[in-house]
Amino acid sequence: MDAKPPSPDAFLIRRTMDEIAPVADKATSYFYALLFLRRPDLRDLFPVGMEAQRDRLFKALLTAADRIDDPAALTEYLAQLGRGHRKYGTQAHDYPAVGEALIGALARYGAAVWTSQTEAAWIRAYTVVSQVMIDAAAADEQTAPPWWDAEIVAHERRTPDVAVLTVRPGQAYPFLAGQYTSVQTPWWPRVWRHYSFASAPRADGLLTFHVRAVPAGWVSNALVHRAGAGDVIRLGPPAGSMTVDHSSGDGLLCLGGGTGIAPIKALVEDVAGHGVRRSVDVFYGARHTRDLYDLDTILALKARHPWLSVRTVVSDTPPDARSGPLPEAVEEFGPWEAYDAYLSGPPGMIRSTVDTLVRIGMPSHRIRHDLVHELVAAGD
Ligand SMILES: NC(=O)C1=CN([C@@H]2O[C@H](COP(=O)(O)OP(=O)(O)OC[C@H]3O[C@@H](n4cnc5c(N)ncnc54)[C@H](O)[C@@H]3O)[C@@H](O)[C@H]2O)C=CC1
Repeated sequence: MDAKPPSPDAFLIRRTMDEIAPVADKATSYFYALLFLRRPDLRDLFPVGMEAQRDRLFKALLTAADRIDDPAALTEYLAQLGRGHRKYGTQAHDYPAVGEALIGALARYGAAVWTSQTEAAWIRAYTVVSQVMIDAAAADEQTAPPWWDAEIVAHERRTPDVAVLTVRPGQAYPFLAGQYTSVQTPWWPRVWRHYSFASAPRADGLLTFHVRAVPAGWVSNALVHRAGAGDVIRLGPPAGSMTVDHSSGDGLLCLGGGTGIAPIKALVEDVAGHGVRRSVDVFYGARHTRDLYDLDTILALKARHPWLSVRTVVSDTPPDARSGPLPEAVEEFGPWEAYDAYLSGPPGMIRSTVDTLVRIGMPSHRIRHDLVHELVAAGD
């Protein structure tokens, strides 16, 4: 895919994105100003503080633009986005106003490269984007609610800033191990953050999440320090494709950094539940030994399953370190032929591990992880 030259529309779209990248903040503010000027009623769908939302829109656009020449990946991404927008109350008739505001903002901040061809390319792209989202939302409406309310039934503090929450959705909540969802708390209306499921689907329908309270993280601090049994949180639909292909017998190389261990634990449970003996090698990374808050659970799984190996990697690096020993450890224990890699953790860890795995010969289609830009919001 990357080797092919971009289509003319993709070329024009990427050129616009490159042009507005340095002024992305201004362009997105202007986009919302135009949108709310035309449709003041839409303001109520967004949180009071718009900072995180602004960033998300731009990143979602980048992702879509980046995939414009890969219709299958684009459709999957947009369909998920369309389903996910149901929880905000977005209606099909809202999309044209969004498109007009988008084109208005791009034309203004990308003026240096804006031509009638560029505008036509963006109109074509947005027509596809909005139609896929509208169709996916309409199809989803037939089978699923726009959101699920879920009562917290257990709240366990594992470290001063990490909590494990167990919740009971009011209605059945179908999902796959390795996926994540969005969470809204009663204390921050319309502010949604992503968290991975920390268990495979259970017979009792309960779901678990691992949450670290991060500085200035509204939702994460509320979930760790304020929430308790009996509180009701709201969940969006499940999303993400870091799931196990059960038709394959290949091994799983799983890296969980910090609270990134949550979906890894779910994946191990999923493999165990399918009863097929596949090698699963877990590398559990943390900055300090005390941060290995889920080690007992992982070791209990290892005690039950001989095909599971677990290695801990404690880095003792400061929070802003640009690399860490986790990718190095994975390299040391390789090669990883006939393995698929599952990476979960901070964006920097994912990037450096992808680089390492590709360098040591793992084909990139064997490497799975969530979208790095969604993890940034997840950290909040
Ligand atoms: N599905 C997913 O991918 C999930 C991702 N997360 C994300 O994981 C993060 C967890 O945060 P914390 O618990 O505070 O973890 P953390 O920041 O303490 O780091 C955990 C591990 O990652 C390593 N690491 C960090 N930056 C690295 C880099 N640039 N290169 C190599 N290794 C690096 C550290 O050395 C440590 O071993 C959050 O950003 C959260 O959003 C959490 C749950 C699921």
